[in-house]
Amino acid sequence: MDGNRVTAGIIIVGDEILKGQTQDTNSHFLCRRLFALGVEVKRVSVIGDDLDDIATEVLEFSRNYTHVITSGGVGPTHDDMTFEGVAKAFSTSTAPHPELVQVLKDYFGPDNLDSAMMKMAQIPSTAKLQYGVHKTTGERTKYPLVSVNNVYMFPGVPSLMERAFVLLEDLFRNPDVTFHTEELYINRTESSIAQEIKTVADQFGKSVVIGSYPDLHNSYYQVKISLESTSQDQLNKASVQIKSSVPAGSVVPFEKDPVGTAAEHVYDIVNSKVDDTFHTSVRHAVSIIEQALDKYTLKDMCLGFNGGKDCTLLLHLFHAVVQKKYPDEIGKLQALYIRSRLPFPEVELFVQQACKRYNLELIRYEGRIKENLAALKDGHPNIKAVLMGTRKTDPYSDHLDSFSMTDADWPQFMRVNPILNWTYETVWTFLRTLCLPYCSLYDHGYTSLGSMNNTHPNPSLQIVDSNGIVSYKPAYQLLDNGNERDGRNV
Ligand SMILES: Cc1cc2nc3c(=O)[nH]c(=O)nc-3n(C[C@H](O)[C@H](O)[C@H](O)COP(=O)(O)O)c2cc1C
Ligand SMILES: Nc1ncnc2c1ncn2[C@@H]1O[C@H](COP(=O)(O)OP(=O)(O)OP(=O)(O)O)[C@@H](O)[C@H]1O
Ligand SMILES: [Co+2]
Ligand SMILES: [K+]
Ligand SMILES: [Mg+2]
Repeated sequence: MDGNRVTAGIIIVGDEILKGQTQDTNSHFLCRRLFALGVEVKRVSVIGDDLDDIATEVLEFSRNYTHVITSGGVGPTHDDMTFEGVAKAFSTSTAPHPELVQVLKDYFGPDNLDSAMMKMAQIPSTAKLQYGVHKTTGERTKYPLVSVNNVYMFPGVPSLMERAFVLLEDLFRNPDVTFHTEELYINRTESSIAQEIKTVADQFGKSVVIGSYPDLHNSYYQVKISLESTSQDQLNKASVQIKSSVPAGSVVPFEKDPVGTAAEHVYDIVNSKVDDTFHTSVRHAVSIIEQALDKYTLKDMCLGFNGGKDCTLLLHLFHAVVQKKYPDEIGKLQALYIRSRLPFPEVELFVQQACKRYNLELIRYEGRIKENLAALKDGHPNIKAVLMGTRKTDPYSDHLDSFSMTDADWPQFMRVNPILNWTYETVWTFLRTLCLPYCSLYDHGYTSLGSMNNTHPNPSLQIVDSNGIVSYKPAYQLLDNGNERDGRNV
């Protein structure tokens, strides 16, 4: 087993990283790729642009690991000294490499080649040039990577480093090893399952590496347990062992990428043969969104999005339908957020995160809804229809249809209401079975969100413990559909 091990050490070179001016993302990229290649990364080191530091670190890494990957310090300026540092590590010097000089001439044009650029051809005398091969065309790359012994010197600019690495990754691949992984999600505290996990980890020793990662902000689980092994069989055994030793029901299903898999999961529901309230509600909502997309282009439409649960689920459905029917236009969904004067910070944060997650184009206003809809007409004359998460149980909404113009005394927009007939329970079934992220206030007893000055946790979710300490159950545990807005003053 040990004979098949391939290890790597990564050295990130750059003063700008140590000073906090640039955040290193290269080590994360390299660790991820190397892991997938069956290579164990044993150490990552970040050092400054200093000749002796580079030489010392490279020498030590070179002795200890199968491969050493450096990133940074291979450019044309005075502070780029990785080549010199590596030369020093191996007690040699740098000299212009004729082949590399030619490459630079071909690459940049002979007239553009100044003395600073020539420095990029000054490499350790024992260096090799490694050319990558394009996987699809089989063509050799124009610009080679420089290596000395087991040290490979990559550029620091992430896009260049990543491109070069992908083309050369066969240099590092360990053909004998594949790391198999599994993640288990557990809705108990880390301390309450620590003993059980330790027992399994001890039993499997080094054959299955087990990690435990608490997540304090997840609505679905409290601890992620990661399992990793070179043997699928051992991995499966450890997984079964963990599942049977933690309390029954504590391992929960979790979807890591609900946005990426949105269309697939939503249309599974749409196309299934089941006819219960949940499936019928989803089917109906999807058909209304599809109709809206027949009538309006994406530019004509926006989603009314204030971070509430109803528009959160609608955002997901909207995204799923566009992902399925208009895959080329994904990333162009427009959302309208009219922020109240006293928004909850949790709502603000959630809106921001949702924008990133779904790649929304957010149109933002602040203040009264009616006035801002007039501003929307002026500022975005293209928008004709607004998708809304309104349900019939909302105030003044029982007369609405799936397509209803705004009232006569309001700025005129088509209101598209795909979830008008959804029940409170169906809303939560949807959000929770698809593992969608939702505003954290809902986990603390809020069942409908307005502004800070008029919204409280729902009294029916209150729990008072024996010391008189008050807390609230999550919104999805509200049983009576009638009192969803009991935490609202308006
Ligand atoms: C795009 C849009 C159009 C609206 N059109 C109307 C309308 O025509 N008539 C009306 O009384 N309220 C209208 N409203 C206000 C809503 O009915 C509701 O009062 C508002 O969304 C606040 O909901 P909440 O009290 O449940 O948080 C509209 C709101 C939005 C975002
Ligand atoms: N300030 C706003 N900006 C944009 N759209 C809004 C705003 N207020 C309401 N809407 C639209 O009206 C719908 C109904 O509002 P409502 O507050 O009932 O639902 P929600 O906020 O999604 O969820 P919750 O009922 O839990 O607060 C929202 O889903 C959204 O589409
Ligand atoms: Co609502
Ligand atoms: K840990
Ligand atoms: Mg609301």
